[in-house]
Amino acid sequence: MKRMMIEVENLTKTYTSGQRTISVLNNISLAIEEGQMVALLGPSGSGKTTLLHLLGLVDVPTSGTIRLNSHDLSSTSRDNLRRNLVGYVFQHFYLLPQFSALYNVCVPQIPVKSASQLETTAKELLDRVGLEDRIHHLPSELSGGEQQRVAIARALIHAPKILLCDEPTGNLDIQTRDSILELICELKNEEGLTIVIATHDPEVAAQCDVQVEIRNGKLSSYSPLSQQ
Ligand SMILES: Nc1ncnc2c1ncn2[C@@H]1O[C@H](COP(=O)(O)OP(=O)(O)OP(=O)(O)O)[C@@H](O)[C@H]1O
Repeated sequence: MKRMMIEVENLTKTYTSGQRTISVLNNISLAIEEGQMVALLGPSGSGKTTLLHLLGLVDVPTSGTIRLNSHDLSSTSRDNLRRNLVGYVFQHFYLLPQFSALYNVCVPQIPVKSASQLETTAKELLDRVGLEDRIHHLPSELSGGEQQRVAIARALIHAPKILLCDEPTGNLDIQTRDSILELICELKNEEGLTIVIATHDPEVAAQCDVQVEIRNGKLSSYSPLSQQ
């Protein structure tokens, strides 16, 4: 039996803005096996990024529990788990504009490892994502698809077990989308990563093992084929 990599129980997230309270996630439960690739769908504003932030330990839930790789977050250091277990690909790449692709990939681990140790791993990762001849380019000298590849390499610098991708193909043309999707599928098949992808794209969802949708704060299963 496969082990569970992500377990979420009765998760609730409420934002307070001035006098207003916005209930975004309402009692969500979800279990994702190790090595599974899950599409997270839902209309704009439904809470996909919010849920990814909670799974990535970037934000804390209002109530409910999250277990990653069988670690109960209440008893383990969140920072430690985030640093070791989770890689995050942000919606708008968030590369540092003044630094090369190579340095951008190293950045998250600079406080932890020496530059020479990181450079070797970062070069291997840039090679892995097909950018071996772009390592000294600045983000402004890269195409959108290449910037996304750098962002994926950066998310892998600490060899995470879980990869969370927020709209990884949202700003890309169809061909570039397909190549990024192929890369993400390779990471699942060859490295055994557990992957959650927030997406609006039924084609991306169709490549995933499981599809779930957030609607009105609740999670339900979803069939991408019925939407085409
Ligand atoms: N820090 C915050 N404070 C108050 N409200 C917030 C905050 N962050 C998100 N929200 C609200 O929570 C809801 C869910 O936002 P979220 O970004 O998770 O949606 P999403 O499904 O990822 O949207 P999109 O597909 O457009 O990226 C939105 O109504 C948003 O306005």
